[in-house]
Amino acid sequence: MCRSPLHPFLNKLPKAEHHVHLEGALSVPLLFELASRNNIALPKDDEVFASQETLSSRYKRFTSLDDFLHYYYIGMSVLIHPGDFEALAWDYFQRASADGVHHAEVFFDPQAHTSRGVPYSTILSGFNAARSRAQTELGISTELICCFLRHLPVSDALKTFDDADVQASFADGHIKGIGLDSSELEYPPHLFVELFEKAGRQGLRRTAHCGEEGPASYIASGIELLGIERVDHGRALGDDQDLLRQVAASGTMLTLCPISNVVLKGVSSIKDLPIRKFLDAGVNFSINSDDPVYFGGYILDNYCAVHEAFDLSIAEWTQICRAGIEGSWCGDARKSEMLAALGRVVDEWKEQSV
Ligand SMILES: Nc1ncnc2[nH]cnc12
Ligand SMILES: [Zn+2]
Repeated sequence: MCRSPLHPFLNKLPKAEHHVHLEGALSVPLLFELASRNNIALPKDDEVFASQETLSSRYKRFTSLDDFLHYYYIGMSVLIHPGDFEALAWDYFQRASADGVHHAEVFFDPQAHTSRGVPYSTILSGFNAARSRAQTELGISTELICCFLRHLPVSDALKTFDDADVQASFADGHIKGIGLDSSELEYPPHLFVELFEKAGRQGLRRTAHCGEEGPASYIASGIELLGIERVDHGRALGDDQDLLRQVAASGTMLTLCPISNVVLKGVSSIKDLPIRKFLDAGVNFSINSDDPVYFGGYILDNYCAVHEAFDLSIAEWTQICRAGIEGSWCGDARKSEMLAALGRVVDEWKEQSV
């Protein structure tokens, strides 16, 4: 919670979250509970896993994206059964709802599970059970985005994409689109052209992590070569004025994750993010949590951190929320509902502030 008088307004804003890795919402207590229940041995030679306290305190000292990913992949190794994936996603949906999320488009990393022998159908049935509950019990609409790991061979991504169960989940509409994540710098977008072309031909929406640790040129090649409609992170766009103007003109949305960028040492403080530049140039962006448990902040924490750093106006927050709703991959009817909710929140805030 921030100290700003705007905090209740930020809380009530009807949010759309577009950049959250469900595996990054695995709480430390659930991680230890599942490790014990599923008989998964956490690394004995790493004293970080000695207790929930030592693991939690390690999360506050990440030195880079790869340092974080090391713990992220070990953490998710406790997920085995459909109920494990359901519990993970349900934890996130409840927390997101409390933060004012109306619509969530969530990432997951199938290769990190199938490579351990967990069937794709197990992952999907767990997540879909939580999504149904989120819709009926919390009124949150959700979409799944299937992410491919860039540190693995491209052939592995293509094989996963072509798997019969994965194809079936595309065909039956359970998966809205594909994404690209994991270590960025050594694995530029052009390596994944074939994968993204296949996805495009099948009518899947496309996004990719670009410009998180990589340069602005990765954002340009993500857009030009992979045909992405959104840019996950896109922080480095602030370094290239021409590209920034192009992105603003095209309306391509960035899914910014401010706290993540600070925790993973991409910037030293939120104030160093080019958010003012993006607003002034008319670049569309949403504000998101990325891996909320690992980085110590859900979506509202990210809104608050941005507000504390940039002291945005009501009009600017309204514009950020509107861009997030309009850039969502849900249907027009759902977007209209959220835009109406946004209008009500803004009107109520203005009335009670006069
Ligand atoms: N911030 C991040 N960047 C790249 N890959 C990720 N996977 C989970 N979180 C990630
Ligand atoms: Zn991410």
